Amino acid sequence: MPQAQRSSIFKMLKDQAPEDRQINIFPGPYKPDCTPYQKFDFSESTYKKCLEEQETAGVTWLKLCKVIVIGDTCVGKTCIVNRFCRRIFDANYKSTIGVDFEVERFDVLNVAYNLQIWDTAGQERFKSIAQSYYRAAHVIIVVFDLTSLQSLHHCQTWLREALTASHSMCPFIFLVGSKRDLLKKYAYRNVEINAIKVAEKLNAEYWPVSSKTGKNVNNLFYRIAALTFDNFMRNEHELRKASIEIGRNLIKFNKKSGEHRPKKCL
Ligand SMILES: Nc1nc2c(ncn2[C@@H]2O[C@H](COP(=O)(O)OP(=O)(O)OP(=O)(O)O)[C@@H](O)[C@H]2O)c(=O)[nH]1
Ligand SMILES: [Mg+2]
Repeated sequence: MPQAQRSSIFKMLKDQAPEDRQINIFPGPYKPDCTPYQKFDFSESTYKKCLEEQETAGVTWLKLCKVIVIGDTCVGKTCIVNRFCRRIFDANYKSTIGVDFEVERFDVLNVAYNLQIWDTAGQERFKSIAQSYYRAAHVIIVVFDLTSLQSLHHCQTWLREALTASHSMCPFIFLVGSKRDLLKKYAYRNVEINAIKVAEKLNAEYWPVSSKTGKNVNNLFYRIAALTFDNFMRNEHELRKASIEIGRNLIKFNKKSGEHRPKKCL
C-alpha cells in the first residue's frame, strides 16, 4: 500500500483529532448573504445523536465525507488543499496529473469525522481521468482565480460537468475565489460583486481565500466539515427513529395477529 494511503488511514484511526481539527461551535459562512445554507448551529437531532454515540461509546460506522476540488488549471486548487492539509505554500507551479487525495480527521462535537479531499487536475488532457473520481461527492468546491475573470466565467461549466459525472444527490456547493493576497481592497470589491452573482446562480456558498497567507482557508474547511457532519448525523438520527417506528408497528401487527415471535424458517 502506498505511503500516502497508509498515513491517511492511520490519521482516520487515531483516537483524537488535533486541537485545530476539533469543532464544537458551528462555523459561520464568509458572509451571511453569500450562502444558500442558512445554517448557524447544529440541529437538535445532531446534538442528540452525538450524545448517544458518546454514551454508548460503541463501534460506529466510519464517517467519511467526499469533497472534490475542481476548476481551471493554475487557479490554485492544489495550493488550497496543501495549505489546509499540510500547512504549506509552494509558489512554484506543478500541475496535478489526474487526481490526488488527502484525508483530514476532525472531531465534531467529540465525534470522529473525516473529510476525504480530492484535488483534481484542471488541464483539459486530464479531464476524463479526473471526472471518473467525481462519483458520489458530498461536496463540490469550484475554484476560480480572483485575478482572472475568465476562470470565474468557466465555473458554471465545471459545476455542470461535475453534477453530471458525480450522480450526487444535492451535494453542498462552494464557489471559492483564490489568491486573495494579489488584490488590493478596492480591486477586490469589484471582483466580489461579480463572484457573488455567480455564486447565487450556482446556488453555492462563496469564499475568498489566500493559500499564500492562509486567509479563510481553515474557516472554509471547518464550515464544510460542520455543514456535512450536521447533515449526516441528522439523517442518521431520522433513520434510526424511522426504524424504531417500523419495529414498533411490526410488534403491534404481530400481537394483533397473535404472532409474538417470528416463525422459524422451514
Ligand atoms: N500569490 C498567490 N499565488 C497562489 C495562490 N494560490 C496558488 N498560487 C500560485 O498559483 C499557481 C498555481 O497553483 P496550483 O495550486 O498548482 O494550481 P492548480 O489549480 O492546482 O493547477 P492544476 O493542477 O494544473 O489544475 C502556483 O504557482 C501557485 O504558487 C495564492 O493564494 N496566492
Ligand atoms: Mg493542482
